[in-house]
Amino acid sequence: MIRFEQVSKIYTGGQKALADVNFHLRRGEMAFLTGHSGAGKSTLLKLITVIERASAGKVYINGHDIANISRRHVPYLRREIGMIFQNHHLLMDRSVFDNVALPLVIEGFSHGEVKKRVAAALDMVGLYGKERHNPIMLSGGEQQRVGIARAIVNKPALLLADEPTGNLDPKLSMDILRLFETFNDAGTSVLIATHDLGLIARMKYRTLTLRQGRMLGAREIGEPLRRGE
Ligand SMILES: Nc1ncnc2c1ncn2[C@@H]1O[C@H](COP(=O)(O)OP(=O)(O)OP(=O)(O)O)[C@@H](O)[C@H]1O
Repeated sequence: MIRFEQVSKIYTGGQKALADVNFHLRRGEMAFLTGHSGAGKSTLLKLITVIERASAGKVYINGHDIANISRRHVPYLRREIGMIFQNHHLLMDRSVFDNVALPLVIEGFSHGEVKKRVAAALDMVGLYGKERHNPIMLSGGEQQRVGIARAIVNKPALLLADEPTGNLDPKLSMDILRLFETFNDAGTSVLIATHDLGLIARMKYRTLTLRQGRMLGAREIGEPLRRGE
């Protein structure tokens, strides 16, 4: 699903963020990405979503080399990827419905289809019946779940999360992780960047560790893969 081959990233200005990174997230796999502050986690996610481009090396998503993907094709790639942020980037002056519907509206789905899919997504994250609320009226955990519903509403093949539990207590963090497991069980590949070593220890998934821009030997824990490459 994601393959990095000898990937380096040097920002304009000379800041080295990633150096010779190699890793492979298989289709249907769920894994954690961890490392100290400034290790390069967000940069790695930004290369996958083409918010940033690699300075060297190859990044493959779904078998496609995206290093040289044209600007015109970036939206097609992003449709395959659901992105979840720590501060969830919700539109606070719009309803929960409007927030979750956004990716579908951009893709031009009919109103009926949007309604159906938003209802299904909200149901999955346990927020059915809150469509008309504004996110400001919801708790931090509920807001995070709105962000997750928005990320999965167009059924992406890959879910990326950047510190998705950063502001949540341990119980809510675990609930969010269980939600990711549900999507993973349905076949979605999931990569979760987090500092939360306690959370990682409680879950039996592979952990990819960055240190100063370098990927340490990937550690395989627990379950075998359920799907092929
Ligand atoms: N836009 C940018 N321009 C220049 N340097 C950057 C930029 N973004 C990140 N960096 C630098 O790249 C390195 C990696 O940053 P990155 O945000 O990827 O780390 P991180 O592991 O996600 O950190 P954190 O856990 O604190 O979010 C850091 O040294 C950072 O200062």
